[in-house]
Amino acid sequence: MSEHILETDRLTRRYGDRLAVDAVSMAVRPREVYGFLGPNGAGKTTMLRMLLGLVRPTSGRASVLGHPPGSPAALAGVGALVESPGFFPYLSGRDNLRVLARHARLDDVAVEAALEQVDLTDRASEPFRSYSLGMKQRLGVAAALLGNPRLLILDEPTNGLDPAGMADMRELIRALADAGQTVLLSSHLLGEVQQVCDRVGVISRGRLLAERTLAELRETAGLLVRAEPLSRAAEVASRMVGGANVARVDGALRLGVDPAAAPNLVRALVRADVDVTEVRPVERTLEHIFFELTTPEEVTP
Ligand SMILES: Nc1ncnc2c1ncn2[C@@H]1O[C@H](COP(=O)(O)OP(=O)(O)OP(=O)(O)O)[C@@H](O)[C@H]1O
Repeated sequence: MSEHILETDRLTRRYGDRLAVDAVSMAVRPREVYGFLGPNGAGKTTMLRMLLGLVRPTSGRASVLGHPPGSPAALAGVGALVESPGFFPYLSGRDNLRVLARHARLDDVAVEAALEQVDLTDRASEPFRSYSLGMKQRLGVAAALLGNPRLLILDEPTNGLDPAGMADMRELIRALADAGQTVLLSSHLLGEVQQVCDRVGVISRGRLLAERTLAELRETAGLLVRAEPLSRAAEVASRMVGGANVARVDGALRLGVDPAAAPNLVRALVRADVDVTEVRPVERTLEHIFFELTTPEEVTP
């Protein structure tokens, strides 16, 4: 078998006329955090559900830990948080995990280990209904971690969380990865996957448009320039980086260049008598990245 934890080959799921997942071939390597990045409806959940054996592919193949998705051998090594798990509101976090552990023939040691991993030990005896959304979500991750799975699959793990809850979840995922856990997650937030993932698969309308490393995604940053007069600034910038890389957005210029170009650009603008009031690196939006991926000939407008 290959060194991949998970592999798909032209995996496809059709619902009537709609291709929810369209011939996706991808692979997850051991110990990496791989993120499916795409807007709502892109096919991320369907993809994850196929990998768990919850949805049958229309065509194509997948292998999870070297086994068919959903097979006992595959499921034995996978922990997942794909739908919000049905925790009992009046039971404590610990007792909820104990119920799940009993079904999986695991002991209380596994429960305590999972609570510890998600940093809920201190609050584990409180009832589930008193938990914040972030704690509920962390308990969901603890449930997925029961039994020490080789692969963790998380569908939009930060969905619905406030910024602090999101930051906690990101930290948790990074900590798990640093401890050797392989993670496959989905998200519709570019900033989110940029902060936790080693590799990102960009998915849109069921198609995997690109796989990028974090470093490659970072290179898709650009520069925002506020200056007066803006039209002269645009002329100077166009001469330097090419007109196709210069766009006017909300009274500023957005340049599709490496932010390292900033000092040269500012010098040129000042020489041309332009007052520069702000220059900062900007992250391209998810929309920009999709635009570039779907129309590779064109440079950012
Ligand atoms: N059971 C189903 N029956 C019919 N269509 C479905 C079903 N499940 C998903 N779809 C369709 O497949 C497409 C992909 O949906 P999916 O839920 O996988 O996307 P997603 O990227 O996870 O989006 P979201 O973040 O909104 O969940 C959508 O157009 C959706 O309407």
